[in-house]
Amino acid sequence: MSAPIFLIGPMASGKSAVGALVAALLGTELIDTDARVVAAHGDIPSIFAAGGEPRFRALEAQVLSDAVKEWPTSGPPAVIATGGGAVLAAANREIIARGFCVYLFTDALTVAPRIGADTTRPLLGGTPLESWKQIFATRSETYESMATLRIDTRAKTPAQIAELILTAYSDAEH
Ligand SMILES: Nc1ncnc2c1ncn2[C@@H]1O[C@H](COP(=O)(O)OP(=O)(O)O)[C@@H](O)[C@H]1O
Ligand SMILES: O=C(O)C1=C[C@@H](OP(=O)(O)O)[C@@H](O)[C@H](O)C1
Ligand SMILES: [Mg+2]
Repeated sequence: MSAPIFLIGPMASGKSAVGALVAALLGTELIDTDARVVAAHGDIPSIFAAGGEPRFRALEAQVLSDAVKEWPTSGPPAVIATGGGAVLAAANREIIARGFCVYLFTDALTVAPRIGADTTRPLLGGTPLESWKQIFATRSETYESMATLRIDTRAKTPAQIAELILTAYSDAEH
């Protein structure tokens, strides 16, 4: 079985957008853990409002462990875009460590225009950029330590990033 490709990194670094391109280039469907949580349980702000972050983390972990069961035994590898906080749980980190883990590095300046008016990410609250910086500071080391491949995504298009991932992945497989 080809190793699954996991995308990790902070909010708005491009995990979902790049993951969709990588999956399309491989001829498979992206598994986006947030999208799966939303499809089954409703939008993320409502989940946080009803059950807080712990409820969201439990659903996220469940989706990730369910995704493992779908990994194909032949054909293209699974491509999984995680949410930025999926790396917080040891059980999730263990799953991700079994695959090819791509860290999409970015910075506050780059994500600022993407999160300015964000209402979909409850952890960003009323001061998105300040919250983003604080959260990133607490997780940066974890992202770095988990990466099989680290890509500085600043000044790169999603298409360029997807190509870099596929090149590195195929080099690693052979
Ligand atoms: N490298 C990039 N260059 C320009 N825009 C990007 C890039 N990566 C992502 N985006 C855009 O930024 C927004 C957030 O990306 P998204 O994939 O949702 O991030 P994540 O899943 O990491 O939170 C989307 O509108 C996406 O199209
Ligand atoms: O970093 C986080 O804790 C979160 C990131 C979000 O996903 P993206 O990283 O795709 O925005 C989503 O899972 C939720 O709002 C929490
Ligand atoms: Mg996403």
